[in-house]
Amino acid sequence: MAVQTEIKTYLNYINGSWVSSVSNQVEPSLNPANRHDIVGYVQRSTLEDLNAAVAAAKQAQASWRKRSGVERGEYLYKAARLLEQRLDDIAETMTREMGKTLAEAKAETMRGVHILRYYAGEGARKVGDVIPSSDSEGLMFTTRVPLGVVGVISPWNFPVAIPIWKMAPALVYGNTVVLKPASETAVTAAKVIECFHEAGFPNGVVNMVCGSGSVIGQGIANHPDIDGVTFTGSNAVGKQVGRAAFERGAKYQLEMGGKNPVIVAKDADLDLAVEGTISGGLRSTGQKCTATSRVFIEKEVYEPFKAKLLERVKQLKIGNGLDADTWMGPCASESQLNTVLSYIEKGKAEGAKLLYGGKRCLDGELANGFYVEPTIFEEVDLQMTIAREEIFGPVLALIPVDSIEEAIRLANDTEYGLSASLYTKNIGNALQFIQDIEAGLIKVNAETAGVEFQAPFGGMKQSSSHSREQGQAAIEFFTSIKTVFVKASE
Ligand SMILES: NC(=O)C1=CN([C@@H]2O[C@H](COP(=O)(O)OP(=O)(O)OC[C@H]3O[C@@H](n4cnc5c(N)ncnc54)[C@H](O)[C@@H]3O)[C@@H](O)[C@H]2O)C=CC1
Ligand SMILES: O=C(O)CCC(=O)C(=O)O
Repeated sequence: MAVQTEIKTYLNYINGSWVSSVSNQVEPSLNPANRHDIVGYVQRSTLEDLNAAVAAAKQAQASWRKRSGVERGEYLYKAARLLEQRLDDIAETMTREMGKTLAEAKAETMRGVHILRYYAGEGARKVGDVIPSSDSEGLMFTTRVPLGVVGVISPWNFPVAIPIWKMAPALVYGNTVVLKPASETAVTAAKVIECFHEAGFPNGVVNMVCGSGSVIGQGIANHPDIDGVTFTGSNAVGKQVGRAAFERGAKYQLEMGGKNPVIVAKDADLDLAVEGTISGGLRSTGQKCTATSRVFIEKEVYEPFKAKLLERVKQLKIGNGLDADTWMGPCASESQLNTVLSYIEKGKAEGAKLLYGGKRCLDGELANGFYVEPTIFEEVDLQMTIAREEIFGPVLALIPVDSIEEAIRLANDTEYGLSASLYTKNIGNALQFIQDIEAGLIKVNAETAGVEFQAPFGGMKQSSSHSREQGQAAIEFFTSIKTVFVKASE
């Protein structure tokens, strides 16, 4: 075990200053590749800290909203430049803190840079429409105003991209922000907020308070001075957040789980389908809300698809995400590892056939981390737990089907509706899939995971609050429309 000489403590960011929690308590953020490696200490905050952040955000809002969108955008451009300059350090921190490979962490950090630049540009774009009034002497138009103070509750699986895709539009449209990042990745979040600090945002416009979900997260949902809450995470918590916000009349936006299907048609390019299934299902150790979980394969190609998939999965190198040859890192935390292992046990107990993997990895150095083998089941009944609940781990269920119609019907037999893919060369299959699949993100001949910042993202059914994030869609959540009618007086 390496001896750590200096472990930094990361502070909350309130009203333009880095401050300790009034609790004087911190908690360690651990490296999931090696539980003995503490990435940093983060604040275990109280409601008093949250109140201070919300008060600062509320005060700052009055002047922030009065600035032009172009001016607000300039701050985002500065934050983007700083994030890009620090990309290597922030990506390495993300890998150490959350486990995804360094290549994925770098790509995600760069995605954060692009999101900041995209929303910086939004500051100069139109916010309303002129609508013909029935009164020929009247001028009728829409304009938009910010919500006020926005609370951002973010998860650990995209520690840079998700906070940024929520904060950047919030800020450019004139809101001020209080971020509560997941404790598991709060060091990475602090480094992102350092970029906002150095970009010179006025005091109180951006704030970060670290702490437990039940205190700070729930505190954001309940806070009377927080006008909008945007959340990504589990369904159970999301619904709790939504209920609390609804009760007090605040606006809320929830992005939650998925049980995302891939359908492989008998005419599919099987190599492409295998690559897409592996990448969509197992990259980031399956810890994406868009990850592939169920694979429906037309019977004619079931065996060749399965053989190719197994051959390819055997080649995947599991290890520390900082090692250049690692393809799949650990689960992000011990509790996530235990959740994944318990789903695998349920799968076996309920009668699914384990084709590959299924165990915790305990060889050599891996024993110090939270590693699990990529896992493939077949003979999966759609009523089994592993076919119904979000696992958030590298676990795939293979299900043979007689036709594309049957595949779509079974794929839709879930409470979720986030993303879905079809592999086919037949345009008729593709059109039917686009028409009938119940998902907010639909791909043909591409994997279920991976969203683009300039396009709307969100789910149907229980996967979201039916709102959309990112792209131009973000303006719908982060602003309110005012319809204005003006007429000259005699
Ligand atoms: N949709 C997605 O992208 C994500 C889905 N998940 C799902 O959630 C499962 C559990 O992961 P967790 O980290 O426990 O997710 P979670 O839903 O508990 O955490 C997400 C965020 O909510 C906060 N939070 C927790 N309890 C809260 C509460 N009572 N009120 C307000 N905020 C609260 C957390 O601190 C974190 O910042 C995963 O296995 C996965 O299925 C987790 C992370 C991301
Ligand atoms: O697939 C992606 O790029 C984003 C997934 C996502 O938003 C999530 O897992 O929370």
